[in-house]
Amino acid sequence: MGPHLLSRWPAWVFRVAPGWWRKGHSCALLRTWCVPGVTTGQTKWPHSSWGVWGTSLLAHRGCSSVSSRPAEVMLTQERYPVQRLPFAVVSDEDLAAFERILPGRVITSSEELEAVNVDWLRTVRGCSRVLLKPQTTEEVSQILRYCHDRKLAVTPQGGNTSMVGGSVPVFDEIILSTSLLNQVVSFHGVSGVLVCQAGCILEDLSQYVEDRDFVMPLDLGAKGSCHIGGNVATNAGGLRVLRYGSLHGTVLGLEVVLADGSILDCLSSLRKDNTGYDLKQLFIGSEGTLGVITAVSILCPPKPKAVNVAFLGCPGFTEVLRTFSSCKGKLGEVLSAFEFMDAGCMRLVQQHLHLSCPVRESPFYVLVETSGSNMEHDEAKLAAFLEDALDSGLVTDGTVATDQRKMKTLWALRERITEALSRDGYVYKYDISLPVEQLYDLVVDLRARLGPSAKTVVGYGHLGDGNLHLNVTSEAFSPGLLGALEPYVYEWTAGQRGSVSAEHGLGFRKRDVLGYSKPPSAIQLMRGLKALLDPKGILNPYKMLPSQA
Ligand SMILES: O=C(O)CC[C@@H](O)C(=O)O
Ligand SMILES: [Zn+2]
Repeated sequence: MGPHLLSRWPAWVFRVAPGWWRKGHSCALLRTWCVPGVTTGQTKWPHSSWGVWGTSLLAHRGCSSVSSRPAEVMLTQERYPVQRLPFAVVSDEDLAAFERILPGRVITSSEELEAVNVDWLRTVRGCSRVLLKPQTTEEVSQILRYCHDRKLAVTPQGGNTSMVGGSVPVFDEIILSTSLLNQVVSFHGVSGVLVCQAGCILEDLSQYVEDRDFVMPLDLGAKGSCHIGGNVATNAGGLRVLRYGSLHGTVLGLEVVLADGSILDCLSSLRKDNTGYDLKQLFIGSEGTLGVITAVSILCPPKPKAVNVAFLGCPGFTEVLRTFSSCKGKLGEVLSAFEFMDAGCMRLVQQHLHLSCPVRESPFYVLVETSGSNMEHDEAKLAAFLEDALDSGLVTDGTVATDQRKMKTLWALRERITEALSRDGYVYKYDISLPVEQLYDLVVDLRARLGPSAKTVVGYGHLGDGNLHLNVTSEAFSPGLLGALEPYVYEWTAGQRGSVSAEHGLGFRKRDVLGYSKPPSAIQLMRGLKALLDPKGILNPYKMLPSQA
């Protein structure tokens, strides 16, 4: 963007011009940014200081080994109609056997168990009495072989950042943590192939490959806590799908321990391999129900040399869509993210996180990121796009950053919406894929349907991927509000041939809605695969597949 453009636009339009910070003209401009309360910290889920809500003190039916404390999250078996399947119960002999396999890494203390029995959203709670922390694939194999023989149920757990209660036990399943499987195995500086154990934290991997001039092909708000194995097991989407595609494309190989303890070594680093069925694909998105992922081989793209982030205000959703079309046309290959949020989201991050809105108040906001290899070239493209967007009224206000810290500040407005929602009350979350033209209709429709019974109804998400995050809050969990939301939201989505889970998976809380997006024949085939790979059903039971009547 040249000075001619800056002088053409009113002062409030672009408070920050690309390159200005780099060129050292930042002082006065910076002051418009560094208002009190703006934070640049990364979101790390789970956040220990988040509140506790929707709770009541209940007896621990059949869960006497976990201590009861005030304001506990309601036990899953109390809140939901779910029956324990006939698995064995962990005995003292079992604990002794685990101790022989994992000396000093068999955890039974109630304090540690409390944290791993509850999901980070604090909506589901199991009552496992043991947490196992293997360090090697061989140890995972020995544990599963033992559990398989004894018919003991196992819940694999990574960073425990699931949005759908997928990573905590429903009853007393053994928790198998990947937290000590945290080593990088290899990285190839030419191909960009990273091989690592499943428990590596995404943010640590990002740092590791960035130090070598590459980036991870995925990025999500939970990066500070989530494990790569959990990302792959849930086929996590996030902020870079638009640019690098899903994990089905970027994961090159997996090592998986099957339910009976056998090790499946598909840890290939090849880009092309058409020898037989591509078995690794089965485990990507299988939510720990078919095997435990112990290592991942993933293709990392080169680190972009030039990154710009624009945060723009749009007067309506039609303009958001037209801005997206214009972006694709004008930014082409450098467009790396197109995220949107509504005014309700902005209010939430302002109110609960004290973040500042960097542009004039608008009904919608979009975050556009470009990632390329030539700053001058990218800035010219971005300037042409922005000029056109302003001239045609698609965008009414905006700000652009190229400096790392300022870009993070802009990204925080979008990435920290989840955190702000969690501070607003009990959250009803829907993660939906829809034709992009219809993406916001459901939000409008629900606001009218729910009226004052909901505290907040907001829509945001990965517009570039056709992925809406519809979130509703109330002061406390309300069965009445839930009844107004479900199955309405799912029926509405199915009516558009959308998906009831775009990127968060089904876990425990959404497993019974699979039928809204998949036909009975597909669900039957899924059950067949589960029976083939895990005939005793010990791996992450009560998750993903619908309960059988
Ligand atoms: O909290 C949500 O609903 C979405 C979380 C995450 O997928 C995001 O894109 O921020
Ligand atoms: Zn998302």
